[in-house]
Amino acid sequence: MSDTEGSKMEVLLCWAAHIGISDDPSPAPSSSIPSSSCLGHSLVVSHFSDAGGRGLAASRNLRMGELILRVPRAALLTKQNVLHDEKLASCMNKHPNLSPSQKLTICLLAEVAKGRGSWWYPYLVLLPSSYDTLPNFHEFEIQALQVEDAIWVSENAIVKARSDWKESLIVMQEMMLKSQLLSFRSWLWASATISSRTLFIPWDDAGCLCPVGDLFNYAAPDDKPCAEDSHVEGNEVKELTELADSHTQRLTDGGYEESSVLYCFYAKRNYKKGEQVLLSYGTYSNLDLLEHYGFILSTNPNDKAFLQLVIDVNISNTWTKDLLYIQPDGKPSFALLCALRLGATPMNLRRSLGRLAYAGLLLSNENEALVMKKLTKRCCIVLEKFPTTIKDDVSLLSVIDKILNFSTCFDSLDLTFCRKEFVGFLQANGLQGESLLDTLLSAKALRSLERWRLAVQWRLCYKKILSNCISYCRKVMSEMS
Ligand SMILES: C[S@@+](CC[C@H](N)C(=O)[O-])C[C@H]1O[C@@H](n2cnc3c(N)ncnc32)[C@H](O)[C@@H]1O
Repeated sequence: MSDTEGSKMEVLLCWAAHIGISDDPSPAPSSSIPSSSCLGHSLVVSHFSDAGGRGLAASRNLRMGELILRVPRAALLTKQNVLHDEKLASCMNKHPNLSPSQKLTICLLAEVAKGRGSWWYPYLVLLPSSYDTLPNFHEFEIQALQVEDAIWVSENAIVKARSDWKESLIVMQEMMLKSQLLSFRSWLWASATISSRTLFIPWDDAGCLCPVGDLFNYAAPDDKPCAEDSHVEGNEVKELTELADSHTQRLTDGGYEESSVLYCFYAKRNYKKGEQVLLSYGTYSNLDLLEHYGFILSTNPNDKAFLQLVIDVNISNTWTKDLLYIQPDGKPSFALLCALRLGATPMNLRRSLGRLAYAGLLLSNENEALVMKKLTKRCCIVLEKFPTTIKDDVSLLSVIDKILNFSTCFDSLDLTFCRKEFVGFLQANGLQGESLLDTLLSAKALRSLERWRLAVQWRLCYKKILSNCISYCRKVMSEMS
């Protein structure tokens, strides 16, 4: 964190303490004089270069189920709280047809427009200045995703952002926001803030922005929280189990609690002092994470690879498309396996074998072999059609990392395997030739490089799933022979 960001953070934490945000697990404040920071009892702001950058670390050993942060309802930046401003409310109320997230995006821009006059000013100045969510991707970065479905999702995200902005302009003009805040660029920033930082609240589908609570970085939800945590010993296991039971196995690690009018956050597992405390925002594939949050997880148990397969529509229509995918370990999803098994069954036997197939059972060794061969063939064809291989993508990521970390002289980079794509990057960023890389890249080009990196990282995960699927199918076939 730079010195300026550090001092802004001190101001935010002090402001937060004064308005009742606290990481003190005891219910009553320990003193009537508000502390100079809302953190320090359970959490501390820290930096995690490999998992989200700025985030929250445990300031002591934390136990699963412990209350670690509470934020009063009044501190939340919600549409309702912003529209206490009657002038803003009267403009907004004239346009009831806008979606909840359009309304919250407008509210955020209206607060930003107030500058120091905004009650949330200490919070607003610490919001990221740019985002890498899909609507912020440019054409070159979108094409770098290589997978048709992902390119389609990205293009749609941009079209949607633009139409949301156009529909919202009239309200923002009536609110007389500065012209800079009326631009599509500002809209993209504000809507990415909403998409990547809001938390669920029961009274508004758009959710809320939660000062300090939105500093938690993400971990994919895990079915088995921490019964087997290695640093738990002896009686602690029993105590922790009781504690977990008392919190009735929360499905989320944070939520708004009407009884106390507080947004409360709980430790999802045990944390050692200094460890990053993470929050499960939800169950997301890497494409979802990229679209809404601007990052991906290299190991994501909820990732999915969708593959275009020819399956009789009468069979595939039994399931919605989003159920027909390959899991990160290469196994087809339950629905995809059922559909493929039935698809490989002669028409006259489908009715009689249907029950077995829908129960997820193997129909016959011959049938299973047909399914595995079909899947393997399709994965091989798709992998071969990509302009780059898994190995190329791994090397490209390492080249991009070297450039991002300025840890190498560009002349020494071996670009033979990705020259065409590299030239595409230079052209997309108005750079004339590779020699230009010898000078420092502009901030704009560096941001494009970050997004290109994300696209390559995403397609690599996709290809690895297909490659795992080939290995899975071969294993099944060899076990049957
Ligand atoms: C709610 S904010 C979390 C705090 C954020 N790091 C900050 O500096 O304000 C969510 C954003 O943090 C980043 N992030 C969260 N979890 C991450 C993770 N596991 N890996 C990489 N980036 C992550 C993403 O940019 C995401 O959009």
